[in-house]
Amino acid sequence: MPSPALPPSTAVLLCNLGTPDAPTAPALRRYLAQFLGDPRVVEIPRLAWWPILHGIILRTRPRRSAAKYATVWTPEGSPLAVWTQRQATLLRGWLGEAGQHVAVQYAMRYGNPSIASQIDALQAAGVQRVLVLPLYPQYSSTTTASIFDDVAAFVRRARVYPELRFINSYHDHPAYIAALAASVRAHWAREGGPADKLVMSFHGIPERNVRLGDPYADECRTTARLLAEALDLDESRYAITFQSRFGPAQWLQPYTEPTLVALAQGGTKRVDVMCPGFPGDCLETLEEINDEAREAFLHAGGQEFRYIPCLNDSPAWIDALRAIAQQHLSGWPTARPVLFD
Ligand SMILES: C=CC1=C(C)c2cc3[nH]c(cc4nc(cc5[nH]c(cc1n2)c(C)c5CCC(=O)O)C(CCC(=O)O)=C4C)c(C)c3C=C
Ligand SMILES: [Fe+2]
Ligand SMILES: [Fe+2]
Repeated sequence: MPSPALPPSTAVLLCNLGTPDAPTAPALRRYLAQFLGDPRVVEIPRLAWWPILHGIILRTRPRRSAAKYATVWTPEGSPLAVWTQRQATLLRGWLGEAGQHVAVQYAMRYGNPSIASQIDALQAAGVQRVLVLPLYPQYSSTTTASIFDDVAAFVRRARVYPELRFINSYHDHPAYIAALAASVRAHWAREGGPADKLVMSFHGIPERNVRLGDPYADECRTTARLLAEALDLDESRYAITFQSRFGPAQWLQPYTEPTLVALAQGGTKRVDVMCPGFPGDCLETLEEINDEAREAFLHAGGQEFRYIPCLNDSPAWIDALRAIAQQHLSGWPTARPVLFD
């Protein structure tokens, strides 16, 4: 029999991007300095980038970004933090029900709680193995690899580090696709059927990263195609777009907002819009898509902009996280109860 007195020896660590501690300019400055100072995110030589980042961007962007965050902030905090916490809490319950004595925690690549502080805390609680599960279904060096860097930095500093496993990508995992399909179908049921077009908007990355071999764009397109197949949508009924361009360089195209404007101008009246690459709603979905892009579409002559919320705490998504985690836990001497059964 599993003994509740024994602490779990294995943990799943959900890792997300992170978010500022408050919707204020000083908090945004700290967050953006860490985020945009990461060489995985901005691949410009430090000597050239530092004066631009510290001399220009961090003097102007924090105030503007803080105002945007203020529009989506909740009494519990930033939506990204709220959904990440909730996903960790629910996954803890589901893995428990599956009879696995596995701890679940979450950590943020930028801001708090940091990856190092959470691995430290897990080790202090007796955890010896950690499965790192990035909350990015599609692999990119800008996000997934940066989490790996941070875990590796912890290992470099540690005298004793836990056994580690790392999930790179689950962009085509059937349970993830099923969770997305269920959320679209539920939306259609609420709205009385599909709109003229389903727009799937993914976060962009610089076009150059893709040229240099980042598989992110292909993985986004595969997710979209599998989702369209699951929903029985032919190619004329959906569009794949990329949002959140940062800086003057070319990013992945087509861009989300110009596509929505072109659709409206071309006579498309009603769109369903979703962000399948974001497991939880955040600034980029709530403000950039459901606020700014909505306004642009309606202003250009569109009639209905129907936003489909991210997976958030939907049961199908928590079950997908459980399935993905369990696959990667298998064959590991995961939990003491397994040994004592
Ligand atoms: C798939 C997920 C993401 C990828 C890939 C990604 C790449 C990427 N992002 C920036 C710059 C910014 N992103 C910002 C916010 C933000 N980005 C993601 C996800 C991905 N980013 C999320 C979930 C969020 C929202 C965070 C939240 O707190 O809700 C921001 C900060 C906001 C702002 O000031 O506008 C920046 C800046 C780059 C440069 C990049 C790849 C090179
Ligand atoms: Fe981003
Ligand atoms: Fe944005």
